[in-house]
Amino acid sequence: MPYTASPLIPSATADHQFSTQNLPYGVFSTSSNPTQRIGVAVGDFVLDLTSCADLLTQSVEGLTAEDVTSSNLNSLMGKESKVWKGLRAQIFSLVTGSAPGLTTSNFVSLTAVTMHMPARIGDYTDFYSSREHATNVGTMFRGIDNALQPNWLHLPVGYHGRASSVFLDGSAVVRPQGQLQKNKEDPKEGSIFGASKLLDFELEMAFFVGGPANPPGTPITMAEAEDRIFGLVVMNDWSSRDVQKWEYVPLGPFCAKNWATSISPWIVSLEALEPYRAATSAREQKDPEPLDYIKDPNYSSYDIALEVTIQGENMSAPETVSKSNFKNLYWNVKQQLVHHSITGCNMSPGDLLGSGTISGTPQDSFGSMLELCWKGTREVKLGESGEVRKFLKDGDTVSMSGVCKKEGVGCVGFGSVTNKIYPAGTKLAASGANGVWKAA
Ligand SMILES: O=C(O)/C=C/C(=O)CC(=O)CC(=O)O
Ligand SMILES: [Ca+2]
Ligand SMILES: [Mg+2]
Repeated sequence: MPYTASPLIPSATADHQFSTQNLPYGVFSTSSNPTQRIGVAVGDFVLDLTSCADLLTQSVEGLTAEDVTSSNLNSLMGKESKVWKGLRAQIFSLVTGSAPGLTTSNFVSLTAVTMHMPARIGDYTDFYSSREHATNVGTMFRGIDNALQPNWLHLPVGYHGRASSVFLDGSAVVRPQGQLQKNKEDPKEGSIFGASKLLDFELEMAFFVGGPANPPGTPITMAEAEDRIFGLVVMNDWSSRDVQKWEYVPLGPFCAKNWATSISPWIVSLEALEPYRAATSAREQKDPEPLDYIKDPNYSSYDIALEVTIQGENMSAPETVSKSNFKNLYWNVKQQLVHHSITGCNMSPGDLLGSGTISGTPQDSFGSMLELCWKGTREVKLGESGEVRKFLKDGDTVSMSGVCKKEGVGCVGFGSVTNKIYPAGTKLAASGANGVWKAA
């Protein structure tokens, strides 16, 4: 099918990250109207769903005014997937002009919007689904012989994270302090208190759970999984490696990862990503075959190019430190969701499930500084800036972006998640309204 342009929004060309193939949801406000409301990005503009709520609810079965006029996406996320699909189809028709009713007054310029947290996140879980990342971290923490634990190829390993410290693109991030092992070589010497020195990013994506919650005791099946995934964002799972090293045995990450996780503001649906469905880098899961409940008969992922940049305070431009791809995950989003609920865990609309760090095989596709600097044994060059890093410095701005591009298909971009690191002890303003904290 040829690309369908928008007569109303000529900037929404096939190669714009917000082409008419994308239609991602976000929550925004403007200085002239500070009400937080739901929008859909189209080219250089945002379609204000509140401004056309009647048009939408009249034509989409099951859609209520609350779903499109709330200050977050939870109500819409909680609807059956056929309602989100109906809404996407109707927005596509309106934006591309095959259905009448919209004028340019329904849109605001992207440059005029302030983005807000897209949803109230009830629970946040983070997986560990890149075989390359798990092997690299395992080798560094436990040695090459114990790199991949015996369970890893049988289930998507994960841990329960902390929803209250999921922040948005643009938020300040303060270097954490905590307990650190006193002697690097000998844990028996105990700990000291201090600012984390081994501050790291983790290149991840995450998905928002959608659909009515399954009751406790009723797992989500593989056949149902795509109807319970509302859409994806790019995510940075900020990590303190020295805190992690001392605390993680035997229960896994705790304080090392409870202080900041940041996400990009636009949620991209699986329907937008469908033309980008691709084999995973692993191609198949044969050795071992997953148990039946977690076997995906359509085992695949999405071809999403991911990039991480760092800009130090004295640098004039950001420099790329990693290029990876969402295809690099061994366990896909369906398998993560199905496994999370197999015990009967009730998954609620607005829950956020992180993919785990997305590393590929080549060194320049590693998704964390821990791997890029191989626990401090090599320096990572920041382009031609003359600067090098092992772990992150105060004042560094870390940015992650994701984009899908293919000839003949509209581009699907995620925008980016960009955050600056402030020194330990920096006071942030009293309210991090909408997930964006600023230095006081
Ligand atoms: O103990 C380990 O092997 C490492 C655990 C993590 O770093 C947890 C994590 O955030 C996983 C990930 O992002 O892939
Ligand atoms: Ca992580
Ligand atoms: Mg985190």
